[in-house]
Amino acid sequence: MHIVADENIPLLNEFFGEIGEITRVEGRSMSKSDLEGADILLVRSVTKVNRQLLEGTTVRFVGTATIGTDHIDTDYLQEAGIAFASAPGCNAQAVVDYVLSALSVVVDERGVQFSDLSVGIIGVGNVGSLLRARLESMRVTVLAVDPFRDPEEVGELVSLDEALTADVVTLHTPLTKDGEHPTWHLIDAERLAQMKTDACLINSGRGPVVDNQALLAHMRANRNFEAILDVWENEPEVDLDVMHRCLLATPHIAGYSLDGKMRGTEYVYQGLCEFYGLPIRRKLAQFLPEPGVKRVNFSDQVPLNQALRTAIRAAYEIRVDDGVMRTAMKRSDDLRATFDALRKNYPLRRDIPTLRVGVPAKCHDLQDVLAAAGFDVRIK
Ligand SMILES: NC(=O)c1ccc[n+]([C@@H]2O[C@H](COP(=O)([O-])OP(=O)(O)OC[C@H]3O[C@@H](n4cnc5c(N)ncnc54)[C@H](O)[C@@H]3O)[C@@H](O)[C@H]2O)c1
Ligand SMILES: O=C(O)[C@H](O)[C@H](O)COP(=O)(O)O
Repeated sequence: MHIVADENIPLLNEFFGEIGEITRVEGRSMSKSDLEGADILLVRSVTKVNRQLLEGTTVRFVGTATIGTDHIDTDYLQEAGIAFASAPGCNAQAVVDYVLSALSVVVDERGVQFSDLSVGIIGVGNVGSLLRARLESMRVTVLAVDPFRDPEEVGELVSLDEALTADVVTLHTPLTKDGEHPTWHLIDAERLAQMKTDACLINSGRGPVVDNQALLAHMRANRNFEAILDVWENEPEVDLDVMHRCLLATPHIAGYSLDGKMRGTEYVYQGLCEFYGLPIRRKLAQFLPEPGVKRVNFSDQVPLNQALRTAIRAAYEIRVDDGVMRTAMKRSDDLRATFDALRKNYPLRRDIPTLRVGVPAKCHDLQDVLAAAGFDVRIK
């Protein structure tokens, strides 16, 4: 079989080498001519997979190593009889780590504790529900919204109006343009005006869920309003005015832990094996390396909030990604290329549960809160 794959999918050889011959191509510029003789197409979020790309090709299976599927025309795939697999939940832990690191900066900056914050979670799927569980066990007040979910399954839900009154509002919906509750520009000028004037908006879902020009106008009019953006309208063309005004800005890397990226490959491999009736011979655990940072130890002198911030940032320090992006974009004479290069060359990062945290036996509260945040707590 002939497999055409985005060059930025990790472990291509390890997972698919036995199944077929692999041709690696640049994802954003992929075109029909790259698919000559291909049976299988493996993509990331930057390739638009639709009739224009696939009509007249021999592709029979499409896999995307991502959670989001807004770049895939699934109606066309169905019409054309092409099988499809995505990677639901593959990097949900990484996105949760991103939001926790972002919140650690917000609590520092405001001089408050995590438990002083209320957080509105918009979209309670794989990411939103894991985030909710983490935050609630960290004693943060959560106001969750999801018109498609049953509170019996995902816990108490409130209206969007109510969630927008939270100190922090974080977006975890897919990007949708039709249906009963489309998310394109869900957060527009009107919704921004409903939020507290000193609220913080975090978007690590998809860029166009927030009307970026409305956000810019809102930030100009309300100096205390904060935004933390990982995803942008018109990516990879970032509006620098929006970026400069953000409290934190990152280049669509919220889900880019090594664990999350590799898991995306594994899930697509499993989908492909199922479609072709092949045995599943490869497992992610065979390829994940030992974490670079293995353990952080706390004494019984450390205040709980400080331990939480320190542990979160030992696992993932969002301020480094923010600094690298601002510096690179400021110096850039080609914003699109710079944005993509930041993503392609993203440094190694591991999920929070890979980090062991040593806590004295008598510090029960600290043990509970760190375990709730997802750390591998060890009594020392
Ligand atoms: N920045 C990143 O690196 C990154 C990484 C992973 C995922 N994402 C994005 O995050 C999105 C969410 O991921 P997920 O794994 O939780 O997806 P998911 O499909 O498991 O959950 C999405 C939830 O949003 C809900 N929803 C849909 N429309 C809504 C609306 N109008 N209002 C409120 N809720 C609504 C759905 O019912 C669902 O429960 C993905 O679709 C993807 O676009 C971004
Ligand atoms: O949807 C997802 O899984 C994420 O947005 C993913 O991390 C995007 O990464 P990309 O496919 O653009 O490399």
